[in-house]
Amino acid sequence: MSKMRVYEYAKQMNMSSKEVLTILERMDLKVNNHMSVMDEGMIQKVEQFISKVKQGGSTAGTNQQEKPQGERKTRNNKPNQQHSGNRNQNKSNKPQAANSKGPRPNRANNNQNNAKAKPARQRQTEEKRKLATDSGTYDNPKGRKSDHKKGKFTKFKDDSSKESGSFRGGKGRSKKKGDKKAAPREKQAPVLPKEITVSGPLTVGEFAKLLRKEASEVIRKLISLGIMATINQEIDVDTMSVIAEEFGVTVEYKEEVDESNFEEQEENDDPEALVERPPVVTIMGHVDHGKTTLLDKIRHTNVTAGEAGGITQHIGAYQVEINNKKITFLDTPGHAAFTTMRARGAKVTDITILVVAADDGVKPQTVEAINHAKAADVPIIVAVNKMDKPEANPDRVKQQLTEHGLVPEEWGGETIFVPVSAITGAGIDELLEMVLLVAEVQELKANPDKRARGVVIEAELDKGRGAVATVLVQNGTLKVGDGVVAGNYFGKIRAMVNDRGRRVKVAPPSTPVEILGLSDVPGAGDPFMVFEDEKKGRAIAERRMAKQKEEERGGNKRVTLDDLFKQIQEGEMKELNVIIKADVHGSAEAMKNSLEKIDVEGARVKIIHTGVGAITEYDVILASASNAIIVGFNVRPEPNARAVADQEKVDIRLHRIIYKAIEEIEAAMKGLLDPEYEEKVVGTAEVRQTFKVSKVGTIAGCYVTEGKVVRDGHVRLIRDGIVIHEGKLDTLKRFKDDAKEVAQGYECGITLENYNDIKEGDVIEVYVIEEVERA
Ligand SMILES: Nc1nc2c(ncn2[C@@H]2O[C@H](COP(=O)(O)OP(=O)(O)OP(=O)(O)O)[C@@H](O)[C@H]2O)c(=O)[nH]1
Repeated sequence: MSKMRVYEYAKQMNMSSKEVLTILERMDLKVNNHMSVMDEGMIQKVEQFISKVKQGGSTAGTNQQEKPQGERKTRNNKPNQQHSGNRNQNKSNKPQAANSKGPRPNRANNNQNNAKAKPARQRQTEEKRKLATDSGTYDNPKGRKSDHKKGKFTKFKDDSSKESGSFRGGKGRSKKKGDKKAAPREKQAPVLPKEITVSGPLTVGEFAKLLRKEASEVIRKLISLGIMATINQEIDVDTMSVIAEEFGVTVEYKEEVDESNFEEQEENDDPEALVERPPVVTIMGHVDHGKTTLLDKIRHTNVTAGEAGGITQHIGAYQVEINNKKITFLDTPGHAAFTTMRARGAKVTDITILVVAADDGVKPQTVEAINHAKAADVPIIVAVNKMDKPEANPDRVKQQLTEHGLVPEEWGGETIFVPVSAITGAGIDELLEMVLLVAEVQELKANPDKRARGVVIEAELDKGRGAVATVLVQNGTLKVGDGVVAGNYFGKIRAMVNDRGRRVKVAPPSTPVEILGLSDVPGAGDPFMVFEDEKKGRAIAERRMAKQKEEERGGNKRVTLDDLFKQIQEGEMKELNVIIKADVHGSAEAMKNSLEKIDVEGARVKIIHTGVGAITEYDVILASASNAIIVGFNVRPEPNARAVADQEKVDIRLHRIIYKAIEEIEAAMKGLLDPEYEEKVVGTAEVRQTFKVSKVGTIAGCYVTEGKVVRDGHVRLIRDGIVIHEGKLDTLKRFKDDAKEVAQGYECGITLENYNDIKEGDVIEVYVIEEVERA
């Protein structure tokens, strides 16, 4: 035998080219592909290798990554093996043999050979149904209808009904008990499963066990296909399919549902399983307009019948009853809590009560609250409070709110206004009735007959009781003894306490309860979900923790101007949400009007909030919750806001000229943004004293509060959050000496270039311009 091409040799040996290539590679004989030439020496070596293998020796230490699939298919005459690449096809394009086997649930017939012809949605439904079938929640092959109580099509399966391992035996495993008795050794009386279900790579040993074959036999089969694997090496689903086929067994691939991001996975409840649930209400409004007083009044006058006067304790939320219907109130007034939760992805509130004091009218925080509720798409009921006061002027409130899009019904609008007094209690019953009315329209429903999921309202570490979390059950029923993942922690519920301080055993939908038993303190707004299988619950909690760390390290999914164009192009962005903060109302409006006019194909600007004054933490949280950017015009972020923006990765753009701001956003939307330079704030100093010196001008005696002040830096002079001057630093001195830089905690003297109007209490922000590296 002289030289030969790989494919010719393979043909001659009745092998696939891939197999030959694998062997060559294994022997360190480098060739490129099936067209490569093998010389005599190579052929000999391969020959020797094959004969050695045939004698039964396993070549240990081999690499598991071999996947000689294409050729194997031909060799096995099964062209329709489909695998992990496409689940839909995989499920439907089963080898004929599988379809002709014994009785199977309906779905097998439904799916057969027609996956491609079906619309995606129908396929998805079938997939879901199949998942449920496999996990035993939908185990009635004929009369599907009768099974709805169990949550037939739910993606989340009842954990108690199945194993938690990485692979499941599927139907094939149902015979396991009987098999055990017979203790089959394949050489004696092999009772093979007809079908096995896998959800990913398995070791040869595990796979052999599933097949009820000796590992050695599987290894031998692998070798005959050119795959050198030891018992502990993993083989992929493709390979398993081929090997199983050799034994006449079908491998079904079922993707294991990763429930570690359970809050994003929707549950589809059978409509018949849904029952009405109480609405969850948040109270928002301007400072001192009476939110807390109103919450307290509602709580004390509308406690559940028979429990009046009972111990009440603050757990972050409570329920009241009116007309035999319950309403759940979140007991943390203000939009900070509301939006913090939303920023974490939690949709908790069904209805917002906007409290406006009738004697004070609409104030900045009233407007903020409206925008927060609108951004979250939550209906607003206006409680015009303090009606007992002689100076109360509800019409003015209506007038003002109309300007913000909340038009009272009597004026032809859709917003319900209820005059109340949180002090006397007047109007509160009517307010609650209106809440019920709005709730009725919303048709709020949940399924109480399944494992619970919901949101953490607040949580803390209690010295005596450990981690204590108040949770709001949003769906299902939470029970004492349940295993729960809350945020990134797992725990078994030791006890539950309701808003009256009573111990309870169960908490149905919309109920707030305090739970004990978590391993650590989750965050407000974190999701929770019951996992019966403790091992699984712990694993999920760990995965979530790892994921969070990962995200903290580098992830930034928020919109930034820098990647805006990319997102628009990829179709991820249709609207750019913008929050505008400006020094005066006029410029905020001007900016708003101009930004809204930006017309770029495929995307538009949506202003979700405008305000006057420094950029606050609230603005940043709203931006974070609404995936918005903040544009500041002649204003600066408060120190807290800057920190939160860094943490939440919110893009803040600061400008002093309106058209520049507009240009920047327009450019970003068109993908033309090319900021080669970026300013970097290096420090801030507070002006403690000023000295006027003739010829020199005003010297500011400063204290460096953050970072450092550098001699060649640019500066912004900020008074009450508003930039009043921008320019360069002129001199920087420590005592009498010129200094290059002065660090945090030290005092220094500063003069600004061509600027003397410096006052005590001003803040000097120092920044440098740096070149930005673009990826
Ligand atoms: N006359 C009168 N006073 C009220 C009414 N509601 C609240 N107040 C008073 O208004 C003041 C502020 O009420 P709070 O309930 O603390 O207001 P808040 O909106 O919760 O305020 P913050 O928690 O600071 O945001 C208190 O002195 C209350 O007694 C009302 O209906 N009538």
